[in-house]
Amino acid sequence: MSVEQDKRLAAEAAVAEICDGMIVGLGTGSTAAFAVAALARRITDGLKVEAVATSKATAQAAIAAGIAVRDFAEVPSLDLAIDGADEIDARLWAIKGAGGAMLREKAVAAAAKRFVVIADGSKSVEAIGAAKLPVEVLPFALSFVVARLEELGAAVTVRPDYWTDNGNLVADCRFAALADPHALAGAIDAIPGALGHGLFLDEVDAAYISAAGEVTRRDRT
Ligand SMILES: O=C(CO)[C@H](O)[C@H](O)COP(=O)(O)O
Repeated sequence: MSVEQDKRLAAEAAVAEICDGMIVGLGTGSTAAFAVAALARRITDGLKVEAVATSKATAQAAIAAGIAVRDFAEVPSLDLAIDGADEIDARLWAIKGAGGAMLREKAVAAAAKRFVVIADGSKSVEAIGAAKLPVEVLPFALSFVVARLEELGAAVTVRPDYWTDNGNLVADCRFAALADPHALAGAIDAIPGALGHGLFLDEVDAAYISAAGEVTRRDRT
């Protein structure tokens, strides 16, 4: 069983939660792409839903697959959102944003009554923190924000030649250890010009993780 097959199985398990009439948030990345494909198949079979996309790439893929995509600016709440992650642990704390969509992803996750992460087994970790933590940065404030992130203990790399769908930069942060992720999230949230980050600590309601072809569901307790 390949990693790609595990991504597909996790995505299909989450897409099975979708019911007629729902508005569904669609994540970004290679695992989320399997959810888009699985949802498109269910729509072909008669499911009636609308979607909101967390990136231009996902919107394009969803529309091409025949999914009705609404502008999130006009949608105050969603029934369910499904997205990938770079790391997820047993507490359902996750790091997201390797694909650079974490700001939109967090807004869509927050708007959803239920937020479900889908991942292959390689993303499942004992404790989050080994993955780089991406921070979306207002270009105007780049030097200031990078200096503040360094004060918080990060080794920072600004993604070269990369802009988010919102026209901003991404600072990838490596921390020696994430001793207190909630405190770190609060400290980054408090930096003017740091517009969003990939720490998802309270958002995830459940995760479907597929390893060697076996899908496990983790629920927030
Ligand atoms: O947060 C994300 C994009 O901003 C992705 O969901 C995350 O990077 C996982 O991507 P993939 O499924 O391709 O490994």
